[in-house]
Amino acid sequence: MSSHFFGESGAACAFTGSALCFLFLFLFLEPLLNLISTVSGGVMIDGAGCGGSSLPPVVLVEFSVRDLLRQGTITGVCTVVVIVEERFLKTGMVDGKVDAEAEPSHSDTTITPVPLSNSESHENCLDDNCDNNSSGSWKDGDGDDMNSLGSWKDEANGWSESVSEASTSGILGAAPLVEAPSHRMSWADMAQEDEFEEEQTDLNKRMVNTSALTGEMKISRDVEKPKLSRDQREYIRFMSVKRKKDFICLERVKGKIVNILEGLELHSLVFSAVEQTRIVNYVHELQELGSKGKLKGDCIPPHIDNHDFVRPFCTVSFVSECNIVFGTNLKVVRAGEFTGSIAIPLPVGSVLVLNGNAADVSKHCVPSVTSKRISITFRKMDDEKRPIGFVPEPDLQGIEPLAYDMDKTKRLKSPMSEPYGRRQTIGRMEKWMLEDLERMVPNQNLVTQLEVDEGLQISGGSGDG
Ligand SMILES: O=C(O)CCC(=O)C(=O)O
Ligand SMILES: [Fe+2]
Repeated sequence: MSSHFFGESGAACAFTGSALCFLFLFLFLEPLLNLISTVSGGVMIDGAGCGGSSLPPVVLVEFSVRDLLRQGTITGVCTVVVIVEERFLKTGMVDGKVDAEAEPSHSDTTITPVPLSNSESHENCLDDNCDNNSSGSWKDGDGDDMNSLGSWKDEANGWSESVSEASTSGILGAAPLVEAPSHRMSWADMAQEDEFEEEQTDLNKRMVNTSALTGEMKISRDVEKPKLSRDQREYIRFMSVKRKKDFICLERVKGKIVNILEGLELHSLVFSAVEQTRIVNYVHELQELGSKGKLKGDCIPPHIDNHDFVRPFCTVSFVSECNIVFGTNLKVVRAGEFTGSIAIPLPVGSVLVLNGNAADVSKHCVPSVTSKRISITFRKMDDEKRPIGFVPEPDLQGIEPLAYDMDKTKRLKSPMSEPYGRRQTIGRMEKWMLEDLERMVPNQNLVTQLEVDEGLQISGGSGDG
């Protein structure tokens, strides 16, 4: 059985392995940010999806989600708030239990090509071997193969009614130059605070150790490390995200050779370990709350996401790495086993953006996984498809993309070598940040951080794309 949660504003999540699913709204893509509105989410459990059969939806949980994430073009700056409506929890309708206590695998974030069981597989699939599709069958493939996940219309009951507000998050819009004391902290913010505190604790420990060894009070140079503001740390995070946008897998679609992965983006290192832990723990908390039954999710069957949701949408991965398989003609080999044209590993903490052909021409699926995995898919519902009477969440109005400009920040890769020339070309926010960073962060650190961003494309096994 696989599970899918999806919501009015297009948050859906699928838990594979043995886990519960639920949904969030993802607010991260610039084109989406202006469109973001309230999320009412639903949990749908599908019965036998992994066998490739139909997906009878059952709404188990109704919840509202605010800004789960907001990122420029995915920055690692995110805000997560999930509100699960109490009445559902109380009635035990949240039905997600991890019954196999599989240890999460330790994922390796290295991207490597993954062999497909029935076809030659490489991350960028360029030859005709990829063309296992007869002639444009993506629209008329067998019905089972065309499961469309995330359709609110499939829901057994409406779930657009508002829910009580359990939590709100700070709108991160353009990050403020000065942190307002009243700023409400998001999960991501807190996570970053945690990380920073951990860092500080480590530094202090180091200092104490030194003292113990030498027997003298000695102030380590480390502890003089200046404190970066949240904005600065977020900016560094943004710059550290690896992005791969050049996936290629050619298939013949309606007689034409088409790159079915056009529009696909994989953003890795988006979520820090602390953020992942927080989100995953929260999932587990919800599971506990609703652990009345068993929910074994182990795969996502082949589908194209419903067009009631605008493109792009994205899915984030937690706990363990797995492959997502793309192809216009995905085959169900047996329950939970699918084959297609290309398998792309999804590192933990990564965000996969589906757009263009990758979202609309190619199907995708996640074959059964052996380790517990949690994925959360964020979708924004087309305004015109909203249920009548839908009231957008006020908190989600007026959200702005981050001020960071990827094109411009790329120029920051070696800020120490040409700081001033480069600075003139960057935006106001980046400029002050860079100035501060240059002043505060040891050169080595900054260069190291920024150089991470230089390889914007994740290695596909044969080098950076
Ligand atoms: O689990 C994933 O990464 C993909 C999920 C998915 O395709 C969906 O929710 O529509
Ligand atoms: Fe999907």
